[in-house]
Amino acid sequence: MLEVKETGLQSMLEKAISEAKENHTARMISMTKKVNKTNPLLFIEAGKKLSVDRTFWSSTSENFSIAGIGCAHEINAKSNRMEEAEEAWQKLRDEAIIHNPYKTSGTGLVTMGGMSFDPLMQKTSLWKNFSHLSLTIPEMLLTQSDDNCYLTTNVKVNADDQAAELAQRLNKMERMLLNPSINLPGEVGIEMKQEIDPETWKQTVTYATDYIKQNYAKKIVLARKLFVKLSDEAAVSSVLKKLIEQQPNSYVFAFERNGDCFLGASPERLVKQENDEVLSTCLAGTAPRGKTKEEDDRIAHSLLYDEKNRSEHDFVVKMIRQSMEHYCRAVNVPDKPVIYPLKNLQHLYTPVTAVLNERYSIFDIIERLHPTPALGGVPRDESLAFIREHEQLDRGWYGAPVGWMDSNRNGEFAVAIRSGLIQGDKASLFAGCGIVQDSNPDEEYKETGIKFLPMLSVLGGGNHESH
Ligand SMILES: C=C(O[C@@H]1C=C(C(=O)O)C=C[C@H]1O)C(=O)O
Ligand SMILES: [Mg+2]
Repeated sequence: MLEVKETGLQSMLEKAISEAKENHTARMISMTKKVNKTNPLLFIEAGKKLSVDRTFWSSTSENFSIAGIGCAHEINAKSNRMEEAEEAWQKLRDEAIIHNPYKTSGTGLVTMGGMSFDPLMQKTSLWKNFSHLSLTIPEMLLTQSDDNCYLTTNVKVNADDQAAELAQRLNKMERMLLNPSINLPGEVGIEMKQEIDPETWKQTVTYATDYIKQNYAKKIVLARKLFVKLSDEAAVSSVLKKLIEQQPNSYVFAFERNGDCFLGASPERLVKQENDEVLSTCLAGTAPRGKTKEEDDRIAHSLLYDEKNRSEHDFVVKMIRQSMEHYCRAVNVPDKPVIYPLKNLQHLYTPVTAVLNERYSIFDIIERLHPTPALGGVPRDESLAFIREHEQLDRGWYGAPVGWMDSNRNGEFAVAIRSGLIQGDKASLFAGCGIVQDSNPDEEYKETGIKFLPMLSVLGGGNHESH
């Protein structure tokens, strides 16, 4: 990568155009500057006028967010998707001309995106706009980290581009996106909800427990879908605002593809990288929140000592530990979980810290970890085969890694749960649960019901149970 000191957009464009002419190839330029504090959701809303794809990521516990508008470049990969994506990202990074005087994570050349849960599953029309792996480099990127905001402009320059024209277009876009005189649109409501027939779904849970009792697998995660008809088109910016307000300790994300938007608030970190330090999270085992402090404590205490939930959790811990040891040193995993409280439910949680060995990357870790037994099962291949055969669902990007990375070895990916695909005035919400030997179909059905609540409540149906 070529780090440059110049700050003028037009002069950087001129330089890139003349290089593109010399080498007969397009050049990516990336330029970052500090801007006044700006509300990232207004930035997202302002981007709607441009009718381009928007992307959003926020870590609500860290006061950190990245909002992206448009696409300067897209990395798409199919069969060997992580390897292909890493190669494409490295090439792009190596050849880019970058001006970023800041060391802040998530500024500069950043790519954001996700992938499907299972690349071997045939896509249905529901997910037609989402490829098996898609990482984009947004054209305009607003990074907000504590009290600072940074704007990065990314643009791929061709030999026949005109620097002055391009600079004018980008400056105009920047002014429009940073214009604070717009409001977030109002709320929508839920008109109708429809789920996969509960009895059929519970029957699948019984198949899974039978399969486990016969020793073909130890844990299988089964999901279900709730279809929701909204009273109006949902505004992505307003839905994100509510998710941020209502779901602390979560990653709030949104990825638009051709008008469809996959968004959610996931509590589950897959991996975070800061230089060579990596973090992962084991999150599995679920109980509702109590209505009073006493009831809440009592539920938390029984969750911590509940054998069935502990076994769901321990499969995840064991697998993540082994996977991290493959690429990292100093892997540290506490020997017992703690409670991770969320608005609508609480989980068993074990954090994992490690140091990444030199020659590996966040791509290697994602590839090895996904799907963990929090979303797939144990053993991985047997549980995935069961899911493919029996789950009446196209998971699409649900349950898969979504996140971002920058060109300085920083990045974070979450497991896309507590999420839904919004298509105009329709939404498909997804929720799953870990089935182990002593799972009870009615209880698992209820557990998935609570997992719909974070999304239901931001779409205007939060006070009702999901049936
Ligand atoms: C599959 C989901 O969540 C996963 C399953 C859990 C469980 O069964 O206890 C808990 C957290 C996640 O690992 C989901 O929310 O859709
Ligand atoms: Mg569970």
